Amino acid sequence: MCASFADYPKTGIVFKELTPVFADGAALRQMVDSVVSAYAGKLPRPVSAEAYALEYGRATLELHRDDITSGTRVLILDDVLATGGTPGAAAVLLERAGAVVAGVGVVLEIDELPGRNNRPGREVVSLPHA
Ligand SMILES: O=P(O)(O)OC[C@H]1O[C@H](OP(=O)(O)OP(=O)(O)O)[C@H](O)[C@@H]1O
Ligand SMILES: Nc1ncnc2[nH]cnc12
Repeated sequence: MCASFADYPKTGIVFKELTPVFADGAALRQMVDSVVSAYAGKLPRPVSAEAYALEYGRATLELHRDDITSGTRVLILDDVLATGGTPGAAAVLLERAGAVVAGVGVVLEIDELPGRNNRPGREVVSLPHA
């Protein structure tokens, strides 16, 4: 899906460029797809569910049982990483469905909470820390 430019910026380099994917809604959707619902009871087809603890209570994530093709590599993205309960539950659901969780990416990581350590061995990438 990405564009390739031979010999850019130097001879012998094949430069891979993703901006055409970002400009094409259908192509972007194939790469970035939101399949896990945070709102229990909202998905219409049979689901797999995982309850988890948040800093301020409990919640449940749901995933359509047939949304994941076994072996699909998935990157879990969220806005905030706090206790790690949300990406942990997402990972449980995805792995139960046969996905391979490549890692977790968040915009903001709250350093005084143990989210990063919640699932040892999983790569976590964050932008700013608070
Ligand atoms: O690392 P954790 O302890 O799981 O916390 C992080 C989650 O908490 C917030 O969502 P929340 O469930 O409060 O609801 P929201 O999606 O409506 O923001 C936030 O958007 C993350 O998804
Ligand atoms: N302190 C916090 N701020 C934002 N989102 C959160 N999710 C869980 N704890 C949070």
